[in-house]
Amino acid sequence: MLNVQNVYKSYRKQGSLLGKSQLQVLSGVSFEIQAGECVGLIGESGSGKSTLSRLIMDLEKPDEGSITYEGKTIKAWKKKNPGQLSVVFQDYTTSVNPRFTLEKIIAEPMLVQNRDKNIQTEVTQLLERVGLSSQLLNRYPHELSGGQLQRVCIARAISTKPRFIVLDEALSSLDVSVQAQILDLLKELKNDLNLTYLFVAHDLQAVAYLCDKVLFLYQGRIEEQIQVADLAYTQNSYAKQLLSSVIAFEA
Ligand SMILES: Nc1ncnc2c1ncn2[C@@H]1O[C@H](COP(=O)(O)OP(=O)(O)OP(=O)(O)O)[C@@H](O)[C@H]1O
Repeated sequence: MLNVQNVYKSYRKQGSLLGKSQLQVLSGVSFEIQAGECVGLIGESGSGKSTLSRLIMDLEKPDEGSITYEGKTIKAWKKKNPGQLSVVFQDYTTSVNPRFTLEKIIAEPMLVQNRDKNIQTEVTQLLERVGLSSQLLNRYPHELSGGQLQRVCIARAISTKPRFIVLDEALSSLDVSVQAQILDLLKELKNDLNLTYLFVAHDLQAVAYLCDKVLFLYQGRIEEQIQVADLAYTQNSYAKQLLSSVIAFEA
């Protein structure tokens, strides 16, 4: 479904004279995600994860290389498949309008798609789908817990009936117990709605729980791509280091 081929991205270094000094963030990144697959993208802070997800969402352009969905450029694919690419961000508080009720937050993408039939019924069903009561429809974001608000963001992300969702550190700001609940919700939605996920995360345990495959991004390069089932056999030192820290923590 998604094909990332030899992608390079750099930014101008802050304070550099005339923009001549570049920070190379991504260097020859290539991978594929098949329809229905869940792929985890893991890497330390500054390794380029958010940059890569912005490129995949078409929020920025690569310097070199190509990103295609089903063989089409992102722009052409989105035009042909409106609403089918969605994103859930880490920062659920700033990704919703604080002056909108939940009903309006969830309805907004559907209104953009000109779906005006029974929107209230659809919003109620979406709220229930993510495990929230329809009694919350008229609440405002500040009247919800972090976990509830991230569920609202997930409801909004699935409201346009997407096929591909980028989960950009979607669990990172939540308490561990709430993270587990949201992981279960994401797993359930993936199976029920036949979704494809790119799950950007710091947490190898969460990736191992949700994903089929893991990409290890290290200093802008994919160091290793491995099936979750084969994680224990990885030869890659960065992957081994992450794995041993999880095992040490569990022991
Ligand atoms: N718009 C930008 N302009 C200049 N530098 C940038 C820009 N966006 C990102 N960078 C730099 O690119 C590098 C990679 O950043 P990125 O946010 O992609 O990393 P990340 O792996 O997502 O990190 P984190 O896990 O902390 O969110 C960092 O050094 C960052 O400072």
